[in-house]
Amino acid sequence: MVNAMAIDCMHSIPQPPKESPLVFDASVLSHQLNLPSQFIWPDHEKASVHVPELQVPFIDLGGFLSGDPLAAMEASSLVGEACRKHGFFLVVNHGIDRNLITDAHALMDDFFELPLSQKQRAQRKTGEHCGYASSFTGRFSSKLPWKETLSFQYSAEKKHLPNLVKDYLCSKLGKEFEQFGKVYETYCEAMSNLSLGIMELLGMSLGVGKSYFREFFEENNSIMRLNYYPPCQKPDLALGTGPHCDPTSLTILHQDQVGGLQVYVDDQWHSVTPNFNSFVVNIGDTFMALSNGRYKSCLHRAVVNSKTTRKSLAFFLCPTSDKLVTPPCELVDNLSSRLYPDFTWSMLLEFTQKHYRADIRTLDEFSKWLQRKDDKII
Ligand SMILES: C=C1C[C@]23C[C@@]1(O)CC[C@H]2[C@]1(C)CCC[C@@](C)(C(=O)O)[C@H]1[C@@H]3C(=O)O
Ligand SMILES: O=C(O)CCC(=O)C(=O)O
Ligand SMILES: [Fe+2]
Repeated sequence: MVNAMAIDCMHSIPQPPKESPLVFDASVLSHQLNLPSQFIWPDHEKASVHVPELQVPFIDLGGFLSGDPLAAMEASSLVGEACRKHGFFLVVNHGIDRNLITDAHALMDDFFELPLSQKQRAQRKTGEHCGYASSFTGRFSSKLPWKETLSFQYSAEKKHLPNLVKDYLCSKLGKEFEQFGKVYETYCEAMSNLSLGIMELLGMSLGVGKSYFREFFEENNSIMRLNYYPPCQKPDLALGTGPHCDPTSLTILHQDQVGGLQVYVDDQWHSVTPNFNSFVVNIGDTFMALSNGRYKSCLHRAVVNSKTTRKSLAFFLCPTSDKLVTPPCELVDNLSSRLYPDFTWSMLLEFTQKHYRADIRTLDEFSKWLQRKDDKII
């Protein structure tokens, strides 16, 4: 009886209002002068806008794609040089239809300009890597990225579902997104084919032959991500995408004309100037492991600005989930023994979605995590 009264009294005491959950609604936040503290990055990671430009080669794929062996040799040697140095390069004459790129950008605007509640029909669930995310408010509690993303899977497996992208987007967003889905299905297929061409150049430059990595990734299970960075009134305090190395194998990025991608080379940040005709390509951690550390997966980030929304389209090439990531024997000898353990992409993906937020140390932390798991089993 006494207890019941006590409980009753407690209920009659007015409780302070529960803190409302943080929501990243760009239509509100992009005008706000005071950023919620969760978006403020620590001093040593804060953005600097005035940085030198990255000296990165424009690699002309025209000759290689039309079957000229000399042009292929030339392109592969440039690719090799960039990958030994920092892992970033630009490709031009890549054969991707410019109307497809324009459509992909235009449709991004249509999607991200929808009211938040409509975009949330595709809300990404905890532990999953696909769907819509407005920042990562429910996922992380600090150093939140100033961005919205829409991610989905693309499959080039033999048994693949030819309409995976379209069906996924329509199932989440409704039948009226059929055209939207078709465009991104076509875009992903084009990116997958371009990646396989680049894999030939990587194989040639590493001395394992042009087919080795092409065949390795022929059946890929990749990720497409649309990055939308709204204006931010305090761009020096926030970051669009925090400093990280891509855990994936190869990234093909198309950025709009605004600029914001920065790469950390020779102990400083460098910008990568936008160019409509080129794609930015970079090696990810999985390829660094496949090449036994010969090719670099390099630290990069995206900064934001106070005036203009920025967009980028990132295609992340990934192996099929259970394919063993192990370097070819040509890249393992007495002088350079194995740098990373064998793993599968599904393990590394799980690590980044459930155990570790991808950053500069992902591959090393993942290797240690695998080791600890193995130790437990023994
Ligand atoms: C497998 C992945 C994890 C992230 C997306 C990606 O497909 C490749 C890059 C990763 C990411 C962009 C690296 C920076 C941190 C991150 C959380 C982000 O800001 O988006 C990363 C992605 C993720 O959703 O875990
Ligand atoms: O938007 C950009 O320029 C870079 C984004 C990025 O690094 C990523 O999505 O992994
Ligand atoms: Fe990245």
